[in-house]
Amino acid sequence: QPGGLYSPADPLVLLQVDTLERRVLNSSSAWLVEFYASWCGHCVHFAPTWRALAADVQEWRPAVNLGVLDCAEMANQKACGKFGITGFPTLKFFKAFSKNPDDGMKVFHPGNSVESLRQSIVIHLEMHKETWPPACPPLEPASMEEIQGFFQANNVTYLALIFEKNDSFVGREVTLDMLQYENVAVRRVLSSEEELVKKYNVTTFPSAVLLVNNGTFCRIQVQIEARSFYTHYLRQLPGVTQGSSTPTVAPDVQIKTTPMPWRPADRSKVYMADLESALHYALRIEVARFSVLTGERLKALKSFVAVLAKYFPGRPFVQNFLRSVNRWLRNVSGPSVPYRALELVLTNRKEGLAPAVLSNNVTWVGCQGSKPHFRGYPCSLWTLFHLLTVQATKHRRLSTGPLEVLGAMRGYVRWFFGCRECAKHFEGMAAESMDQVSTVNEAALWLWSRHNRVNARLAGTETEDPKFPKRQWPPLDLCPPCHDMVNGRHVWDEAAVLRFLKAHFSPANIFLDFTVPETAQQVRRSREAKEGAGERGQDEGIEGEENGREEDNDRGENGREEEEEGKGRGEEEEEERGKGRGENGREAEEEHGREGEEEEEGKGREGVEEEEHGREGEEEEEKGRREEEEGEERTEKPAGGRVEMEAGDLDRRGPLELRRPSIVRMNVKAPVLEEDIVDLDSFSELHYKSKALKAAGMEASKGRRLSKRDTVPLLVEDDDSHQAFDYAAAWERLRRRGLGSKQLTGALEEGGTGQEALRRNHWFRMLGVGFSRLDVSLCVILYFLSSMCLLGMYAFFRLHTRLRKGRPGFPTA
Ligand SMILES: Cc1cc2nc3c(=O)[nH]c(=O)nc-3n(C[C@H](O)[C@H](O)[C@H](O)COP(=O)(O)OP(=O)(O)OC[C@H]3O[C@@H](n4cnc5c(N)ncnc54)[C@H](O)[C@@H]3O)c2cc1C
Repeated sequence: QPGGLYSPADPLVLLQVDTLERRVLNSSSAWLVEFYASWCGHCVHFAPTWRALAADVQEWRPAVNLGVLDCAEMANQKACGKFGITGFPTLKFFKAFSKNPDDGMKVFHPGNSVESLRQSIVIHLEMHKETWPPACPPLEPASMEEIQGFFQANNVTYLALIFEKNDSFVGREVTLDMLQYENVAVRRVLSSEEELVKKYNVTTFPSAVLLVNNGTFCRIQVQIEARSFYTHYLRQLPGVTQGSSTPTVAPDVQIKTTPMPWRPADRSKVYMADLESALHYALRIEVARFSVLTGERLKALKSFVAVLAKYFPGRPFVQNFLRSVNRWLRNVSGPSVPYRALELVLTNRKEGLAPAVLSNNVTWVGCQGSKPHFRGYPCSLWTLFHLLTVQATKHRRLSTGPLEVLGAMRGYVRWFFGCRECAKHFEGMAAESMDQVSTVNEAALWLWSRHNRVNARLAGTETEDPKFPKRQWPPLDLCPPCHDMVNGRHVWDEAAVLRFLKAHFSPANIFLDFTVPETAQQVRRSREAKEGAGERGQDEGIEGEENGREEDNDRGENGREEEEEGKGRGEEEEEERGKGRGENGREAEEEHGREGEEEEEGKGREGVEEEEHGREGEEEEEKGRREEEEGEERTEKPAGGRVEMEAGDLDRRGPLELRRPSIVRMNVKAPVLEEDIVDLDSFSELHYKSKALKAAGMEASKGRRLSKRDTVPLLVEDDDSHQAFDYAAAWERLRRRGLGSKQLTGALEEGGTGQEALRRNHWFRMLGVGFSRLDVSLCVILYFLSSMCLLGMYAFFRLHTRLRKGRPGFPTA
């Protein structure tokens, strides 16, 4: 989507993929090009400086031209790669007549001041040796000899001599400032040129003398001995005019910005479109800037992808994609990988048993900015990493340590994140305190607090989208219990924040709006692949599982220790939660993603249990899930630990239902998909299995709708024991229940339409189509009992009548 940080009104050349090489290479002008990415915060900060520089040196054209190229624009990405751009902003100076993209020299701009950049242009212009840009006046200091013969050799009326010290730039800058003016020339004279200094009686540096072609000269009288004063003076001289053939460099392309249709988003939700776009951008665009991946960079990529493959709660084909990239990277044993080889692995595989697909599009929904250069990729990257840190808190047994996700993020940002200044800042924060993080919960909180620091630093700057002001997050309306006041000062309730993070960044709060829907074929293949993996133990999924097991083994003792620690932590957490159950903690707990979270937590615990029971438990779990998908109404899963947890959870959360904040109401999609399936069978089954569930039953009878059983299959364990949405299963169940494909798409894509469909379905069932088996059993039993009762009464009266008939009457008196 076009629309960078600069406009045609700026005095610089807006380059595009088709004009970059044509304009910059083999040019008789030198070029200084800023390669930027419109999403890069530092590029946004830098843009006013670059614009000011362009205005400051616009009269240095055509000796040197300034250009810009937006590498965030899809069309330009390859060109940026070709010019060796790995971070933003990158300034490259191309001498006149440069032949190759590699000829560009990086220009460092530490101070980011217009002055230092201008001086840098002068220095780079002086680097021209044999092929001096034809339009550029001489910049070297003048000698006595040159001055003496100047008017014979040059047809001008005036020669201005700027006397200055060696390190001064004034003389050269004034020379370039006057480049487009006729009838006047400028030369610098160094203070060390004693003969000339003496001849013109110069005592201060800088100072200027004007020589006229009639042999007279005078001191240039200015208020301040500085560039702008000299330039102004010279431009006012009689007979000095701006050249009629002033070359003006018009922008090559009038960028037409087609406004994208606004995608409505709800800030209390997380959008899969943002997350998948982040993955695509990170893996296929940011990583692609490095033609060869070696050393620490390769290591960082491996950790990043490993964490994604493990924790990203993606759609099945996206998970296949991540797992296959991860497997491939794990098998890389050499010291380096050419990106071309990796590119093949990053290509979508729609065919075969396990389609591995990650959309090639970038679609921002929750991260959509009011202008193309606001928000987008960095926003999605933050979201992705928050999600991953939260996922790690829920899958402790998979974790290799509290720093696993943060370390991967740090590595990615350090070695790949295009906004180099942002990366430096983040690295600074990481170096300062990341190693103090000792639990996965702390990791999630660390990232939250550091992100808020960045928010505070950037609030009110040019990078802030006016429609999405940078505030401390979560704001009060999203999470009232997160905020507290102590002695009149705002403080965060970190326990509440953690609960909120877990709810907000939970799979149940990820919405599929604007994602490319998976095709029925992909769904089927994914299912087949999973089933195949279960049966044959040969396909990729199982391979992943085995690898996962290997990893588990590798962890060995440490792993177990961590796990135990994890359990300990879990208990601590529970305690903490117990405390938090009082007023504040509750609302956050029952946030929109609650049901999903319950499931996840349930699974986490199940996981610990499973580990105790060994792999068999896991297989049973998988089998149970498959059976359920096949249409089995009852799961054979041992409910054990989870039941207790559920009871506890329901107990804890029930009353909160009454004061559900608005955020809860907004969260409709994933839970709503299943909300109407109030399965009384499994509820009663669980109810009788455990006394602990009595509480849950009470809650349910108070009006709490249980949709537990139906959200379970939405979150399944994949082959790497990795929890994920099982969208395939959700689709399948909905399909079985007779929803048309249109309604299905609606249900999955647009909360509104889907809900309508589901509501209608609910009414059908109310009319009798959907009585549960418990209802039917009770009816049959009642029917049977009443029949028996009638039969009994009938028998009793029959007998009674017969007896009365046969009994001899008392003799009447
Ligand atoms: C690692 C990193 C470092 C960066 N450093 C810089 C920098 O130095 N200079 C610069 O100009 N830009 C920097 N950026 C970009 C900047 O932080 C924003 O991402 C960008 O300006 C877009 O802002 P946004 O309004 O979309 O919200 P973002 O700050 O990108 O937040 C994205 C979403 O995350 C949620 N969120 C917000 N705060 C939190 C929080 N504390 N915890 C959990 N979730 C939260 C919100 O839902 C928000 O919409 C950096 C980005 C990253 C990923």
